[in-house]
Amino acid sequence: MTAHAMPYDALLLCSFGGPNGTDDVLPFLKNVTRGKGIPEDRLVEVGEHYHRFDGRSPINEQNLDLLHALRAELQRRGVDLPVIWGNRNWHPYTVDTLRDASAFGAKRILTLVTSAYASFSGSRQYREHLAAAVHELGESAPEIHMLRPFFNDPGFVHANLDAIREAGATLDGGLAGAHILYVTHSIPDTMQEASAATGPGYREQHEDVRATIDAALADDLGHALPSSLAYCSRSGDPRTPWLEPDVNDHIEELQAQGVRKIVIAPIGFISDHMEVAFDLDVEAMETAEEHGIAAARADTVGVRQRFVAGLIDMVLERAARESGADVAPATVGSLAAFPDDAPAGSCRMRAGEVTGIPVLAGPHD
Ligand SMILES: CC1=C(CCC(=O)O)c2cc3nc(cc4[nH]c(cc5[nH]c(cc1n2)c(C)c5CCC(=O)O)c(CCC(=O)O)c4C)C(CCC(=O)O)=C3C
Ligand SMILES: [Fe+2]
Repeated sequence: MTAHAMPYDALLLCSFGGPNGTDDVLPFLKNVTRGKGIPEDRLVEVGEHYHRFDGRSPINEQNLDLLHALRAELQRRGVDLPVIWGNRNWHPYTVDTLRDASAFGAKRILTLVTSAYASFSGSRQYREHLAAAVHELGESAPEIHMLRPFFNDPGFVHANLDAIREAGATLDGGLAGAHILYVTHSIPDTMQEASAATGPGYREQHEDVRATIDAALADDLGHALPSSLAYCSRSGDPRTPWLEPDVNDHIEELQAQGVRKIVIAPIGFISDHMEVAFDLDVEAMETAEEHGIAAARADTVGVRQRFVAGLIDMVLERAARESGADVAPATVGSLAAFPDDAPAGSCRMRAGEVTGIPVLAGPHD
């Protein structure tokens, strides 16, 4: 017998998008940075990161892999729910995907965005984007719901933990004596403050994941390993404060403290897209080498079975709640699950400033 994920007709995987070749790079970067005040020389620099890879971001293939893995997991469980894909900044654009879904009769769609942590960039901006798509489609637009941020989903955290264990095993002597360097995307301090307006902020969400993984590793080894959280990929005006320390500066500091072995754990990202492929695998690995530190980069969660299964658990759990069942969200760590619907007062870009741009109800920023 086939099961359904009532009341949903489809699951939309909604991501950032990335260029597929040289000619795409500039128009893609223009899409991303429209109205953001990012200096021209930063754009040229980031363009070069893409050109190093023939203008092709790995992100689109990674999203297709995830799309197929989500479909396979639903099929394995006998659940009939189409999975579709749309992006904010490059083809296939969300609005086109939603237009097609609507033409095929989809009335209510659950959206999974590919950012695990809640902030303006990872949550609110997707909600504005989805609201704009719904507005553009007018009468024919399906109703869109959003999944809560999944940073403290057991599948996501355990998949990161497994990846760190595996990376540790490649180091001489294993994890013993290593420092675990968790890394995520930096955001402006104002965005951090706004993320903390109605719940645990972006930094605190990462700190909770770090604490959960640290405790599991301490269990493995019989003693705790030192660890820290650092940030990569800052941009914007250099005078604007962003979350620190930068991963490269931090590696330098660790060397001064006598650290000789690290695992770089990119818990802020779900796949090896450009930030990971360039900012970590090229830059941070070079910094480590220059400072005589042995470094292993843990995999991003990608399509690990535990991660994909956790996402599908979340989808089915949400569908059950929407259908009136009393199902509690599953989490690990000390923070509660974020609410399915955004609490009042959370829709802010900067602390204390409401942008006035329409957003969909959903996980708060
Ligand atoms: C928190 C966060 C995530 C979430 C983590 C996640 O979802 O994984 C994320 C994801 C991504 N960011 C990406 C690319 C870019 N982000 C930029 C700019 C910015 N990101 C920011 C933050 C974040 N970004 C911020 C505060 C800015 C400044 C401008 C603004 O306020 O929005 C720029 C402009 C140039 C530059 O300034 O670097 C680019 C090209 C790609 C695609 C990579 C690929 O192509 O493989 C992905 C997945
Ligand atoms: Fe970004």
